Amino acid sequence: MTNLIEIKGVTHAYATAAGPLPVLDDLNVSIAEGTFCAVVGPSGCGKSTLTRLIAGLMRPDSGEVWLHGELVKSPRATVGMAFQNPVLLEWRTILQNVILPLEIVAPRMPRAQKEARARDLLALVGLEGFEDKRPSELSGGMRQRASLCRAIVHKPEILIMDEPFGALDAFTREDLWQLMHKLRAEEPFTALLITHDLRESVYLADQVLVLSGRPARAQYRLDIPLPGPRPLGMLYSAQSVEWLATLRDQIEIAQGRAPVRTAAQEDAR
Ligand SMILES: Nc1ncnc2c1ncn2[C@@H]1O[C@H](COP(=O)(O)OP(=O)(O)OP(=O)(O)O)[C@@H](O)[C@H]1O
Repeated sequence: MTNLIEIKGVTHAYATAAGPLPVLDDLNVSIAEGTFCAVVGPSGCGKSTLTRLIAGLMRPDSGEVWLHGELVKSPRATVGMAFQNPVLLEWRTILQNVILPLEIVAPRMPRAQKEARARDLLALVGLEGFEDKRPSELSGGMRQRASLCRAIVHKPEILIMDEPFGALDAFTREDLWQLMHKLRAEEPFTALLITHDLRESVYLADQVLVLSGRPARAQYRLDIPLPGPRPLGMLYSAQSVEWLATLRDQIEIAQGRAPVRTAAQEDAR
């Protein structure tokens, strides 16, 4: 498998009134084409900064980001993005919102073809019949479904999601997790998911990257070698519990603390 994303020695600091704030430190990450990679780490360690660098919205102070063998130097229209806040445009219908990336990436595509593609995706995520509604007429979960359609309508080379399910209630979130597997089965894509939810990372990802505390480095990588759509019940298997404990320990280590299991053993003594 070829590597779709290559992050090579990326170091970045923000200029702040108090001086430079180092955020990423010699970060090296490779993500193979077709992989669903989840990125977890302590709050404020630089996860969103990483997404901005991959999308070409920022250039790193040093190091390089490569996408499909091309050095990323400017914003790339071929990246699909979804955020915690779906940011749908209220003056457009749901269908018009989903079509938006096609208007930018494929302006010559006939209107009917754009609409057919958007309608197919909306049907796939259970939003058939809502094409002509305005965003404010939909629930938060429905808006996020529409936002995911918009993020993949132009078949992006990578789908970047920054805590897309963070604002949803637990059950809606689990529905959308299952939807992600369905979308992936129908429309294979490479994905980078930023999340604070370790269960979400284990349920969705093929590999989970743990970033260290700021300035972030790649601290740990967990591979989850399970094929295809996964039943929600997999989260209760002994293997998943072990994966979750491993990730939780890594988050503690990233914050300079003892792994939770070590701390629990000490408490029991
Ligand atoms: N434009 C900016 N200018 C200055 N500092 C910034 C800027 N953007 C982010 N930061 C700071 O850089 C650090 C990393 O921010 P970033 O949003 O990448 O972290 P994160 O891991 O995504 O955070 P969280 O987990 O809380 O969402 C934070 O301390 C943040 O305050």
